[in-house]
Amino acid sequence: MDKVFIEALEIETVIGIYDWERRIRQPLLFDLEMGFDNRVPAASDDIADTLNYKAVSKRLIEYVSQSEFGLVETLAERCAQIVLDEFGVDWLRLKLSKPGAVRGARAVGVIIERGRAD
Ligand SMILES: Nc1nc2c(c(=O)[nH]1)N=C([C@H](O)[C@@H](O)CO)CN2
Repeated sequence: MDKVFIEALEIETVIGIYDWERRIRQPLLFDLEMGFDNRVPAASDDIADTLNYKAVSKRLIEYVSQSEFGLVETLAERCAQIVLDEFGVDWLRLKLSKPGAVRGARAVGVIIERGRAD
């Protein structure tokens, strides 16, 4: 399966379950792998035939920066649904990292895989 990917997209938002976390914005990192048949845009050389990673990134920045969820699980699920519903993607893998949330760990977070049928 071909894929289009976005690596380490950094977005600041309100995220976390503790009182102090509700008062600040924290950086999150998004890694996405999205299933897509890249033979079509490869044949046409037309951006309109692609899964446009810039458009996906802009949409996630818009959504995540305005969100205020407690759990990274909730935010990851909503982002996955946006990409599946709005960009004609049939399958994706999304890693959401919260850097510095746990002392001693570079990052913590979740990895989810979703398809249209899920
Ligand atoms: N599985 C999860 N565990 C934890 C989360 C979370 O969103 N999912 N969140 C926190 C706190 O907000 C933490 O990030 C603050 O350091 C703890 N565990």
